Amino acid sequence: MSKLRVAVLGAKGRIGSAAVRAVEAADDMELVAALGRGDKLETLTENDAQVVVELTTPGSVMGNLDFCIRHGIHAVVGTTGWTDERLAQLNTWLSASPETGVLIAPNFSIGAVLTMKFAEQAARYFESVEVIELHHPNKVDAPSGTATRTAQLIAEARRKAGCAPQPDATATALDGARGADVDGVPVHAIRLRGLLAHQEVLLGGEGETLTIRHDSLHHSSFMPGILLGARRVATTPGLTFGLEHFLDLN
Ligand SMILES: NC(=O)c1ccc[n+]([C@@H]2O[C@H](COP(=O)([O-])OP(=O)(O)OC[C@H]3O[C@@H](n4cnc5c(N)ncnc54)[C@H](O)[C@@H]3O)[C@@H](O)[C@H]2O)c1
Ligand SMILES: O=C(O)C1=N[C@H](C(=O)O)CCC1
Repeated sequence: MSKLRVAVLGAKGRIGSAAVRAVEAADDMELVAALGRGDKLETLTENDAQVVVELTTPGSVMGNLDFCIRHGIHAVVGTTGWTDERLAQLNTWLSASPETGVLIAPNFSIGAVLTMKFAEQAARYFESVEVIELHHPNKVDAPSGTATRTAQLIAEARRKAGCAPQPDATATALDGARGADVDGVPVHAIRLRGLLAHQEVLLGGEGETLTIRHDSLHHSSFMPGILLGARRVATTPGLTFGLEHFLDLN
């Protein structure tokens, strides 16, 4: 059987360089391009890339996806910075290339995907819920894409269940002291040397708390999800948001 022709964008970055090694080590894949900032995107078409793994920056990702979708190259995207406007733009591009698939995964690690799922399930049973994400200090965005998605899923679950707003009597606060408000869920971002990617979801009810915590200790935690995404995205046209859609998680 012919191997899947995969290219990595952001190939010299922290996660991109790990993805390059993972694709090279996968028996069913061939690494056909490994591009960094300033490299020509035409290299992708010249090398017949079927799937691009996009691990760059929020400032670069849209231009890269525009090129990929216009050329019918499927994309697995780990880069953060997703807004409703960006997703709408992506859907417009995809509607002009209906056979192309794009997977955006706020987090490729199975534990982080499960954290989001468990938090979504638990959200309606507790009065209070806050998210704390903890990352290495070289991370350029805050809050993390994972924390933003987690908070959105929590908020949606609470809205559907008709939950009341969270109790919070704060009358005066230093700017930032209560974190960022993501759909009514406070999200706190820690940046600390020594960390990689971690998240806690704290839920509180009468006389009890529940803490759901996940730790990515190494970039290897993201690789099985990236490879799974690359294998599945070519047969999943349109936009898929979240790796959970490629996992059997019911
Ligand atoms: N979804 C996940 O599971 C997951 C996991 C880790 C990191 N991330 C995200 O991936 C992104 C990259 O993270 P990182 O820690 O590797 O950052 P990084 O800064 O180490 O790497 C980004 C790389 O992209 C390169 N780059 C920038 N613009 C480019 C372009 N137009 N074409 C090609 N390369 C370009 C940069 O030069 C850099 O080498 C961030 O958005 C981060 O949040 C996602
Ligand atoms: O290291 C990063 O940067 C990470 N980014 C993603 C996010 O913002 O959620 C996933 C975790 C690691």
